[in-house]
Amino acid sequence: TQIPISIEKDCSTITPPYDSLIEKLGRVRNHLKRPLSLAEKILYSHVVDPDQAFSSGGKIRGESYLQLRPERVAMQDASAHLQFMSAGLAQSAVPASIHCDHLIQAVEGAESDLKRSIVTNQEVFDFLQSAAAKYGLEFWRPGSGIIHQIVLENYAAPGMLMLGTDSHTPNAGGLGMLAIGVGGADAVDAMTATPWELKAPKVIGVHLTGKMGGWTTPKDLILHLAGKLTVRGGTGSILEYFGPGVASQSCTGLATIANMGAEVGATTSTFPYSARMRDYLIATGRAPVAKAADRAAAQGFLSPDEGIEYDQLIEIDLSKVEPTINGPFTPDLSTPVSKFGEFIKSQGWKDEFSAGLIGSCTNSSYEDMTAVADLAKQAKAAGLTTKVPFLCTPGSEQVRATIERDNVTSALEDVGAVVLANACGPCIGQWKRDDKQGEENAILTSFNRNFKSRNDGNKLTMNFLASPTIVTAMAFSGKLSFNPMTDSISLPSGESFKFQPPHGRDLPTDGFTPGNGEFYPIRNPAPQPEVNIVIKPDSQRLEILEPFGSHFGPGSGNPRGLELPSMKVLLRVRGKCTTDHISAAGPWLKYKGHLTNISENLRDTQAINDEGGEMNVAFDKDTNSQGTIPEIAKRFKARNQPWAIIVDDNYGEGSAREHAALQPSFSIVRCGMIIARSFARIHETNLKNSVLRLFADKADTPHAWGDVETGNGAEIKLQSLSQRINVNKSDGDSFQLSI
Ligand SMILES: O=C(O)C[C@@H]([C@@H](O)C(=O)O)[N+](=O)[O-]
Ligand code: SF4
Repeated sequence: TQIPISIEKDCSTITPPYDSLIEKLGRVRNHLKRPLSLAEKILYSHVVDPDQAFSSGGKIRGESYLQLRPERVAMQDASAHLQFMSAGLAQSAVPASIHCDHLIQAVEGAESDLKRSIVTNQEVFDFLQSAAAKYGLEFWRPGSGIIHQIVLENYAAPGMLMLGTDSHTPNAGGLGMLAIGVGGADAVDAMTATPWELKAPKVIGVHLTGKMGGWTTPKDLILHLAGKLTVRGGTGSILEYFGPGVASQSCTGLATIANMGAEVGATTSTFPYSARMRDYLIATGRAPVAKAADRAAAQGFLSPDEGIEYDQLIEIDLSKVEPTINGPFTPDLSTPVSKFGEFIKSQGWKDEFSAGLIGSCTNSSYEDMTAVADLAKQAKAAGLTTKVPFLCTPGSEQVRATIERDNVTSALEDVGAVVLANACGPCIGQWKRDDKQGEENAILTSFNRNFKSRNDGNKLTMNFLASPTIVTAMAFSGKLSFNPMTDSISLPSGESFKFQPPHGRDLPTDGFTPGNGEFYPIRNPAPQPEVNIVIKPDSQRLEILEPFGSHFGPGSGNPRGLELPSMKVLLRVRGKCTTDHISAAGPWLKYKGHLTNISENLRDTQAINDEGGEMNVAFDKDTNSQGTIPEIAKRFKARNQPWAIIVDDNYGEGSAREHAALQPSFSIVRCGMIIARSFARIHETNLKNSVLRLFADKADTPHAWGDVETGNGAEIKLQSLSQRINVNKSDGDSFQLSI
């Protein structure tokens, strides 16, 4: 039954408590007598005790640790439930939702893919559904959509602070809020009303002027910004966009920009409340939230103060931003489309690509799909179909049903598109792709991440990130050098065809429709303690988390807890080491709820040993042998030998996947150490929650890399946690690292 979604939603649990937030902000201002950015207003008004937090005044940003009360939590698949269960509480302290979106494998199309994936993951989905019922959480079934599209459509609200167990939680920033990605343990802080600790982020101001024109989309803005800031440029900061260029952007366009703030390491991204946000709230059945936000905005709560001092200011004239393509293998290698052909040629790569994919949480909105359909209709009228496989993923059932009703889906299928289930799918390696395995090839996607092997398990597949409209236009040419803004495609008739710039609609003329009722959420308004959460004792998919052994405290043989054992360096990792390098997703994701089994994916780790440059190789000096990293780690564990690894900058870049942090703890004995030049924020927090981690400060960095043999087998003796690390080189020399 097609019911216009404009029927009002129950907004009681999704309207932020603006009055109390504004009152708290007043108390903050009593201490911080200076203009506040929007991000600071939202964050600081969610501090547990502003008087305690800000009475000492000071800089706050980049220095103070804030104790916060997030209003809501969203969880994807099995990511925080196992920890929440061990908290032993009857229900979550804040409204929370569970989303089944990462385990639906793309094979041939939505219907059969969904049916098959429900069967293969039934045990996990049943577990999640029972956990939702028991603890009173909202449950979004497989096929209902990608967590971040659903959060934007149903839960996000201007001025809210929420957590999500996924690195792209910041997508909800498109509605002028702070949505922060965390691991499961941090989400459980919010669900157990434990103050959630965050180091007060710095605030990077991004001043948008001018207007986007032609082929340029919000995706191009963030691809361009990623090229400027690099994958580390936003670490420890919030990106706060402001200026005349914001108002003209649609809400889902702003969400795309906020989404990929994760790719520059930003804690999150946000925008001042705008008329387009209000329109989106009303179109998605949340007029009461819009009304309340209007009132809060009138009190200055949803925009920055005048005279703000940002920690860094970036000026972007939107009229000068070109359509951009980023990749391969890193989301910050940015090339304007107009120069992409040259770039491909300069690398000696073939001027072709093997698939075009539209979707992921970054670009799967109604607006994205209608803009893509506009190009499809142009091409169809010229008798063209796509030259390469063209896979399209709607972000939610609401998007799917609305684009189907509005003949967008048929326009895509008319030119050869395969519409996939409303889920993450190929973005996270849930893509059964038999052709091209082992072959060097390129794909073009509208996704946000392009780490090696991520989409199809093939290390030789180069994923280039672009806007959905650039991906679509190029899919009709099949060439990487094709520039739809200048080039034509020759037709069989001998004529040539040139695309006109695409136009999409962010809000459907006839309103959104919620689609198939079987994908509506199970609300679970109250916990049902009698519900039994089933985890079979011999389950291969789910495993209760047990506490790790520790080298500290009672029973550890180290009562004072200060002395640390000497450790052996397992390896020194060379260069980029993302969460995908550490804990591969794809086929391994099905073991997300089972730490023992998922830890086997260390077999596939892509970490490069800096001595010798080989992938997944570690050395055991005691037996003068080498093996894979997990093999040697297990051998150290069997010998009761604590180990350390030495890694580079931005260690743990990418996802909130906390098994990437749990797994090393799982294969270490008593304690382990990761010495990094720097960590990605979420991963650092996940490590803190599971394994000891220290890192050398920049001054010592040269000692830890390059001129000192700190890799395989070096002996590390910690004087104590507060002093310096003494590293004995295998040639007898030693040096120290400060902590
Ligand atoms: O792998 C996971 O569990 C979550 C991860 C995933 O959504 C991803 O995009 O890599 N993420 O980004 O946090
Ligand atoms: S980035 Fe991909 S895998 Fe991660 S939440 Fe978004 S769609 Fe899912």
